[in-house]
Amino acid sequence: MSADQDRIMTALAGVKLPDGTSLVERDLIRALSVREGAVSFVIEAPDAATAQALGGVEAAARARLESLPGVTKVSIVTTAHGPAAKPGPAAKPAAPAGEPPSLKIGRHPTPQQGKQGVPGVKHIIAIASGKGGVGKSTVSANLAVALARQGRKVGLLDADIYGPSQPRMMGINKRPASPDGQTIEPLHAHGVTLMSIGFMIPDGEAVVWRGPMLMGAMQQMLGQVAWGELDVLLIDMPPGTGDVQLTLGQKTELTGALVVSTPQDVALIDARRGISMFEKLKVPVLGLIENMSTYVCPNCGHEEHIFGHGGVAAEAAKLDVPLLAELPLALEARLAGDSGVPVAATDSPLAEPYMKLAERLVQVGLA
Ligand SMILES: Nc1ncnc2c1ncn2[C@@H]1O[C@H](COP(=O)(O)OP(=O)(O)OP(=O)(O)O)[C@@H](O)[C@H]1O
Repeated sequence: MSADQDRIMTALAGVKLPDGTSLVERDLIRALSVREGAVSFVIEAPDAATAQALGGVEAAARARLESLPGVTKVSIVTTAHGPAAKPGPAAKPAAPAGEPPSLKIGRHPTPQQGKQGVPGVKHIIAIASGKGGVGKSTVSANLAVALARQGRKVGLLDADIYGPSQPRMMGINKRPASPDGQTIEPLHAHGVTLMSIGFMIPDGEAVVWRGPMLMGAMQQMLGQVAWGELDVLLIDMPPGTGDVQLTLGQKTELTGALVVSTPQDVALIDARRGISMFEKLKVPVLGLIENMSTYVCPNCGHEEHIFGHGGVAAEAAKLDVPLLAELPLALEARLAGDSGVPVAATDSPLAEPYMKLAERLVQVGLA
């Protein structure tokens, strides 16, 4: 959302409905556009009766916006997306004040001033990659488990909207409960408090949200989930430098980002883009993690650098950030991920580099 749109939403949040809530609180504003002083948007009411009852609110919203400096024109259309209510006294009134927020993930964002943290959460670390498929989700799951094994209170938010893989990797996939109808209870697996967009959308269904909807979904995943007291919340980001990254970087108090890359040039080029985005968003890059560093043949012990060698270390030196881990390519790691028990939760030697990475983060006070 642009600064102009933020300003309009803040003003609209001050226009009260008869029940004391606002159009913003009730998430009724759609298609907000601000262009050279001309503001237009749709008030989307749940049904025709509510739309009718909002006539006065539309006029109040118009007056409020027209009084803002720089606003030259205001166009508002009020529509109803539900069926028309039956006439007479049975017509549905506006929902009462204090209506619980929607538990359906994916809504328009509410206005927010500056970056916000998550209450009770000491550190929020984004795990990012430029390129897809380099092992960001694998690293997130294993690092979360390794930190939990060291006694830290760890949360893992799977924000990979386009391909949530934590339900499979952490071996749990059910719809989270909401006993109070307001907050969403996260799930728990391998000692980690877990929330994934994958828990909220039917299997195989694509998420086709645009910027503002993604922003709303991220707000909900951070603010509406009962994360509780956490030493660290890891966020498994989608690959690349899209809306989710921008939203989180601009709206969330991130402690920093860990960037995962393979040693391959194409992955590194994309990783550099990701790093540059975090720099622009003033999110510290805490370090790089090289995944699929080397492959050791389980039969003969021969070591092969399938994706090249030394690229991530060189990049880290160039950027003056630490190379925090070099993780081998191993069939066991892939099988563990697919089976829902991350290798860091096992006694395999492959858990060791994750335990070391976790220790390092704890030592420097990041987790
Ligand atoms: N070190 C490794 N050794 C073996 N397989 C690995 C390793 N790291 C990741 N994989 C496998 O590679 C595949 C992609 O990994 P993962 O899903 O973690 O990547 P990603 O960067 O999160 O991908 P996406 O872009 O889809 O979010 C998975 O099947 C995973 O099990």
